[in-house]
Amino acid sequence: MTDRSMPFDLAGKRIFVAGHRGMVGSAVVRRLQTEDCEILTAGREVLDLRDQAATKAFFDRNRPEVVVLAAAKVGGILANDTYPADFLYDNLVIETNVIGAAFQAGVRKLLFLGSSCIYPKFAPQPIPEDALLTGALEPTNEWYALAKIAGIKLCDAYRKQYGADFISAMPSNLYGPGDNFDLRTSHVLPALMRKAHEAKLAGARSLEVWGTGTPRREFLYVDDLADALVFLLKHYSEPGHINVGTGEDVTIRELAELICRTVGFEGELVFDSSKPDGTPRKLMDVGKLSAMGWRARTSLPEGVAKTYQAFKDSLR
Ligand SMILES: NC(=O)C1=CN([C@@H]2O[C@H](COP(=O)(O)OP(=O)(O)OC[C@H]3O[C@@H](n4cnc5c(N)ncnc54)[C@H](OP(=O)(O)O)[C@@H]3O)[C@@H](O)[C@H]2O)C=CC1
Ligand SMILES: C[C@H]1O[C@H](OP(=O)(O)OP(=O)(O)OC[C@H]2O[C@@H](n3cnc4c(=O)[nH]c(N)nc43)[C@H](O)[C@@H]2O)[C@@H](O)[C@@H](O)C1=O
Repeated sequence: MTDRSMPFDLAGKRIFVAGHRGMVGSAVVRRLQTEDCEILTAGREVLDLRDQAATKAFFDRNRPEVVVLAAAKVGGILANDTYPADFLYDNLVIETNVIGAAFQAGVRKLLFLGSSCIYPKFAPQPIPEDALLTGALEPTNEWYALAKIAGIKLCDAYRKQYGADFISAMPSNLYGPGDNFDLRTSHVLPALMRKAHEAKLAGARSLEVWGTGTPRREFLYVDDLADALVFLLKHYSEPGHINVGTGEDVTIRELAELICRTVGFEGELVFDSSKPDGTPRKLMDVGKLSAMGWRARTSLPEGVAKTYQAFKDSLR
């Protein structure tokens, strides 16, 4: 029987990082490589996590002791709005398959990743954890948000019914090396970085920014997230999710200006208000995590500079 008042010891544990080639999963693998543990991975070509029987067989065969669930159908505002069925179905199925198989295989600790979009569109700011399910969701991503809420509740249900040590972390908007730079499916930060880079190379005079530029977003550098997730694996063992962010946000216009300065693009910003703004603001209250002793270390300018370097390296 695990004593939950003591930190959970990762030493010697076999840890399955689901989604290890994604932006978050690869950062978690980098961070876990500094711990004395065994990392287990399986690419989608060998294990499609939407396949329940294959997922169960993988757990039975490999017997991980810890799971970080960083596999999901992920995308920016337009992708979420365009493919609602995929975002709802894939995420529900991946979560139920992985969390259910982990329980059946006796996994000792599982960390599920949600997102700040689980909160109501007009939640109080900064958003405390208990704002969940207190109001209507943002329509552009309600499908993905509903799946993420189901994942949190499934972890809580296994804890309540069976005492499983399954926890959930809610990150703010993330960015960093390994991000998706496809303009149709990406989030705002990599999209604007790529647009600014290409506009600079082309000598363009302007750069298109979707929406009005007034929405506010909180951006967390992915290696800081990975550090927080390892901290939570060791120290968090409670029902209910926990917010992970920086506690600071910027407008999309401010983000675009920062990216243009970093890239060296000096043209003007043109706002396309036919594109959706989405949630007006989603700054999370990170008081619970701060009180436990964790905080983000990478400032937004520093993280954007590192991400731009990684983006340029990926083009070589
Ligand atoms: N990016 C962000 O801003 C935020 C992300 N999050 C959460 O963090 C987690 C990771 O996101 P992120 O790293 O950005 O996303 P990515 O798209 O970069 O990575 C997702 C990973 O999941 C894998 N995957 C997806 N579907 C399947 C499947 N059916 N079977 C097996 N593997 C699959 C992908 O594999 P493949 O490479 O083969 O496609 C990929 O490795 C998600 O839970 C997301 O909701 C939360 C808040 C913000
Ligand atoms: C992480 C989070 O990510 C998503 O929510 P989002 O924060 O609204 O997503 P986003 O990063 O795509 O946009 C943020 C803001 O930026 C504006 N914007 C400007 N110009 C571009 C642009 O070129 N591309 C994009 N994608 N957005 C742009 C855009 O119009 C919006 O106002 C959800 O999928 C949700 O499910 C989720 O979890």
